[in-house]
Amino acid sequence: MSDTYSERRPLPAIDIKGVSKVFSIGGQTVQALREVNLTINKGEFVCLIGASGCGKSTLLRIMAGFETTSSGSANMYGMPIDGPSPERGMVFQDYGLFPWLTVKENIGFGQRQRNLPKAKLEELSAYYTDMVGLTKFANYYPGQLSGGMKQRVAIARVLANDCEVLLMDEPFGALDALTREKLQQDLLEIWERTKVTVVFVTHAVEEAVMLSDRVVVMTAGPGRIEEDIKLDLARPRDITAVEFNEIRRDITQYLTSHVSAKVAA
Ligand SMILES: Nc1ncnc2c1ncn2[C@@H]1O[C@H](COP(=O)(O)OP(=O)(O)OP(=O)(O)O)[C@@H](O)[C@H]1O
Repeated sequence: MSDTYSERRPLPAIDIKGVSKVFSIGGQTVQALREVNLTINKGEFVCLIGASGCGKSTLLRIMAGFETTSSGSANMYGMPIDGPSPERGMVFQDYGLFPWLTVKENIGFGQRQRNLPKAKLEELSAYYTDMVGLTKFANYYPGQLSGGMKQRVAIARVLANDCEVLLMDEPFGALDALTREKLQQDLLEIWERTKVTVVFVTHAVEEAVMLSDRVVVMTAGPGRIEEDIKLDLARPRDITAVEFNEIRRDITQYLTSHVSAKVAA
């Protein structure tokens, strides 16, 4: 992790202020976000949850610098987010790996582009390959890996590239239940080890309660933040615990009540 950022610690890692986003396609406009305010502190694990189309991905893409805002501001440690940067690494559901590169080459890709000396690059790639438990597969190509292994490579690749804020867009959505649970646990271990800040988009309430410090509930039409719930649950979390299920039920109620309110309106 870069030392520069620790000097900026009092500032929020990500600060979204009054952000609206309007898309225009073929003369039609869609308001994807309206007046969204959200502060994410260094080292926090925050999940964004909400019905399809409520603007979760748009908000994440604004944090990544892939989209601009129509109004309002998006800052990282007080500096405007004005484009993509390795400091904000994005992990997608479909992995986005380079099929012609091996596991360790994929993981070292960003640093190789930045001309890190060869010996350092080898060391760094080996370190992150090991962090995600893929040392034995370092010379495999993505086509020879399972979905869960590919997603580990994707996570290691952004971390190896000096990522400060890990932005994850339904990263485990395409995985079977067992692999998903294992990757959730692995991600939590990596988060605890690296202290990286995580913003994680999901549709799954259980996943949000298992992972996050805060669950931010969004609603559609146009997309906005409806609830920002701090989870006071000890880690490691137990999905069979009463408190876990109370929170899960509350969040499910927030989600369903907003959908029903819209249907009734
Ligand atoms: N590039 C774009 N051009 C036009 N409209 C867009 C674009 N990206 C998103 N939208 C619209 O903005 C709204 C929010 O989309 P977004 O993908 O952010 O929602 P989401 O909550 O992530 O949905 P899902 O859970 O289905 O992925 C939707 O109405 C969508 O059609």
